[in-house]
Amino acid sequence: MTKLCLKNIKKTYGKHDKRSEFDLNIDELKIEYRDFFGIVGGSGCGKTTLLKIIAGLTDLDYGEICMDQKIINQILPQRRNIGMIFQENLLFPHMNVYENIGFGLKIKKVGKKEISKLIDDVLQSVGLKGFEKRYPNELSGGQKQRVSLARALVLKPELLLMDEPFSALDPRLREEMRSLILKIHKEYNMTIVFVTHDIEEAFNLFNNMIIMKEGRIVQNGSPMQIYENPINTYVAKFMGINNILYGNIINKIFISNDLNINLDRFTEDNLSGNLILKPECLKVLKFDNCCEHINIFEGIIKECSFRKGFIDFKVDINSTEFEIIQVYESDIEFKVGERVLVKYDEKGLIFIADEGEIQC
Ligand SMILES: Nc1ncnc2c1ncn2[C@@H]1O[C@H](COP(=O)(O)OP(=O)(O)OP(=O)(O)O)[C@@H](O)[C@H]1O
Repeated sequence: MTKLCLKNIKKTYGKHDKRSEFDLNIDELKIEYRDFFGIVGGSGCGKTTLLKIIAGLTDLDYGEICMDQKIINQILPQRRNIGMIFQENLLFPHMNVYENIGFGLKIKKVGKKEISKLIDDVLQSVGLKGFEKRYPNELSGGQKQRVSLARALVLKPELLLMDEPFSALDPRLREEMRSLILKIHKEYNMTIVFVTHDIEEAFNLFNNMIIMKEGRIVQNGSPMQIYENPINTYVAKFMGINNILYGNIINKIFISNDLNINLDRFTEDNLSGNLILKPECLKVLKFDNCCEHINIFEGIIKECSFRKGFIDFKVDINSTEFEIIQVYESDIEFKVGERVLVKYDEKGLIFIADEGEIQC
């Protein structure tokens, strides 16, 4: 069931100043009930503007926003029952944790007893029991974001919007907060729309997401679907795939600089475009350890680092640097500067012909 639907959305900033003009244009965006939905894209592509439009904090030039099949354009932000959490915590500095969380309930004239019960429950959910009397300046960055989360959750919003809420936290705390928000998503059965430019966060959290560029949606799908089939090189790079070669396919061989890559499986021929090689579809082998010389290059290891059971390589092949990820094997040791073979799996190659490249 669709929770939120945006149709023909248009918003322009700086109409009278061509130098700073920005257009947000979205034909259609559907977010399903209980989705953990991501809005992903580079700086200035319109992620926050889109969130503010959903929340009613920014006026639209044109378009329709529907929540539960009802048009909500004319409904005031405070009546939309949407919670919002920003990068900065925006807590009231003169109120303690209990007062900060209870503020919205007090405005809604909820009784004292009920407030106390609701705050008790939400403090339990966000892991802040015992912190009721602390003031924001007595809390760590992660704890402040937990209070922000509690303050939004206590009002039982139908939709929770989060704008890069963990980007100011250090990596360990960020990981902790990601686990917490996944737990909350399940516990509260809610729809969450979350903005980030961190692709690790996207893989960790989202069921579905959009990738935006210059005010447009470039691709829509689950993180896995988008990683497997990036629509263009912008999306591929955003998904962390940096092995991209430009060249021509002639007689089922892709030729780029001095590299020839077999594309036997491909139906395309006599075309120019970009070949995307996913890092896990390349494998580094010992130079003397390969009998089958099919789909193989020679290269030199420039970097290799161990990461939780995997090795990340950077290998120079004919002056082009390739990123390779492979499972760590304890009986094989690789060194920087070592001459190696790199075997590619044709299944992991994606060719995007020039005319197929969707420019945006
Ligand atoms: N109130 C405003 N008036 C004029 N221009 C604005 C306004 N708010 C945002 N912009 C411009 O609109 C564009 C999109 O801004 P937005 O904040 O939505 O991007 P973003 O993707 O969230 O960026 P970031 O990741 O850096 O936060 C930017 O070029 C920004 O300068």
